[in-house]
Amino acid sequence: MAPDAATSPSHRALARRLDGLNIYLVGMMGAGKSAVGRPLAEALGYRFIDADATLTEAAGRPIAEIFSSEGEETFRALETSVLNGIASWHSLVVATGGGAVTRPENWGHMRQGVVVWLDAPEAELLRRLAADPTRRPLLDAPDPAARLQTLLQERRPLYAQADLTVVQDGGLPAAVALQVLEALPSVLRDPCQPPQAPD
Ligand SMILES: Nc1ncnc2c1ncn2[C@@H]1O[C@H](COP(=O)(O)OP(=O)(O)O)[C@@H](O)[C@H]1O
Ligand SMILES: O=C(O)C1=C[C@@H](OP(=O)(O)O)[C@@H](O)[C@H](O)C1
Ligand SMILES: [Mg+2]
Repeated sequence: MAPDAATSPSHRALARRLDGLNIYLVGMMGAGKSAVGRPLAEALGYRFIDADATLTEAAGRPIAEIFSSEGEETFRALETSVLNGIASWHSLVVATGGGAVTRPENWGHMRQGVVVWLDAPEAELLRRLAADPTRRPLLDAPDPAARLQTLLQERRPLYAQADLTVVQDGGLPAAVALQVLEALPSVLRDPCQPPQAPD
């Protein structure tokens, strides 16, 4: 979509600066990647893609079934192939799955765009996940809270490699999308600066 499709003059200016770069939302399950991605895309005149939904459609079965019948490694391979396909498109906001950051080759794809970590306090993640009907097979454990805590410990250093971290402050998804929009210019090249001459 063209930058002109963005919803306000400031978002149009931001979309022009992004110049079609894809935005990848990363973060733990429950961080709101899927929920925030849509209003974010709408504001920028971008398309929204949920990598998990694309994967489910391509595989013809739900994620929980892929995990239970073929295992996590098969799921991760499918996830990488979806991200590989997505990388050839532009002007997308992509909600990744929470574990996409665990494979280095996924970073190869995501680094072609801007990677945004949606961070949220652990207690908030747990509250949201408890209320959400979408099944997360990795949390099908005797103690889901302990499992989430372990995964967070493993993954925080990976999420921290994002270009931008947005710490949520209790707002609804549309407000979090606005937080992302406000923070994005800080990681884009200043349009007034000439390109750096090579050393
Ligand atoms: N900012 C928010 N405030 C309140 N609830 C939220 C917020 N973001 C997401 N949710 C809810 O939390 C649950 C998980 O959100 P989702 O977008 O699916 O997370 P993710 O894709 O990161 O796993 C959903 O039920 C969603 O409606
Ligand atoms: O954290 C993970 O490894 C996963 C997160 C899920 O997506 P969300 O982060 O959108 O819940 C989904 O990809 C799958 O259940 C595995
Ligand atoms: Mg999601």
